[in-house]
Amino acid sequence: MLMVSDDVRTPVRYGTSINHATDRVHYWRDFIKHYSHPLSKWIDLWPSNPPCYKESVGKYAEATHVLHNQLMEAISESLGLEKRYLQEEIEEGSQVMAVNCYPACPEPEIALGMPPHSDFSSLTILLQSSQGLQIKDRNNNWICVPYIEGALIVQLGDQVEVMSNGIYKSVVHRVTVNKEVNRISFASLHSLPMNKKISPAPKLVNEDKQAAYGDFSFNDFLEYISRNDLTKQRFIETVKKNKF
Ligand SMILES: O=C(O)CCC(=O)C(=O)O
Ligand SMILES: [Fe+2]
Repeated sequence: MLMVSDDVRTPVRYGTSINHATDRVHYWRDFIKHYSHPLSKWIDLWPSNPPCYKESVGKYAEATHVLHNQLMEAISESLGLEKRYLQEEIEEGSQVMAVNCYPACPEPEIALGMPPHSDFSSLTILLQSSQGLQIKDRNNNWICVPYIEGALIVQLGDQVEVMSNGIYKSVVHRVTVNKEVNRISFASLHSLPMNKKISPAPKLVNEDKQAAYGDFSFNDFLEYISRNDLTKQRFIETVKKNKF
C-alpha cells in the first residue's frame, strides 16, 4: 500500500508504514482492543510472512524493551530521581513497533516521507536503513541524522518531556525521501500504560519551578489524535500550562 497525501498545503507524503501516522489512531485502537482483551497473551498479531519475521523482530523487540528500561533508569538518575522511578509503570507499559517504508521518489523536493511531529512515547528507539530522518534544532533548523550502519537512534518523546518538567524536550522530527533508494525504518515506540496519568515528577516541581505541564495519559493522546490534525498542533502544546 502506497499512501500519497493529496494535502496541497504541505509537500505530499510519500511512504507507508504498518501503522502509518494518519492511520495510527485506527491501528492503535485495534491494537488496544486486542491488548486489553483478557486473552491478549494468546492473540497473535504478528504477520506470518516471511516466516522468520516473527522470530527476528520478536527478538529485536525484546532487546529494545530491555534497552528502553536501561535508558529510562539513566534518564531518571540524570534528573536526580530514583533510578527506578516509574519502573513498575515502565514494565507494564506498551511497545509499538512501527515499520515504515519510504519508496524512492521521483520528485523528492515536493514530498516528505513523514511530516514534522514529536512522538507521544517515553522514548523511541529507531533503526534506519539509510539517511532520511531530520530533527529540528533549537534554532528551528532541520538537521540530518547521519546514517551509521547498525546504529540505534534514541528519540525523546512527549512523556519524558512532561515527566522531566521540561528539562528534557521531546524531539520534533520529519522524514525526507530521495530519488535513489527505498528506505525502511523500524521505530520502537515505548510508552507508559494506557491509563497512567503522566505528570512532572514531584521532585522536579518547587517554588522556583512550577509544574509546566498538566497530566495526560496515552488514552488522552489517542483521543486527541482521533479529533485533531497533529501536523497543525502538537499534542504536547495542549498540556503545557504556560507557553514557553
Ligand atoms: O522513519 C523514520 O526515520 C522516523 C519514523 C518516525 O518518526 C515514526 O515512526 O514516528
Ligand atoms: Fe516519529
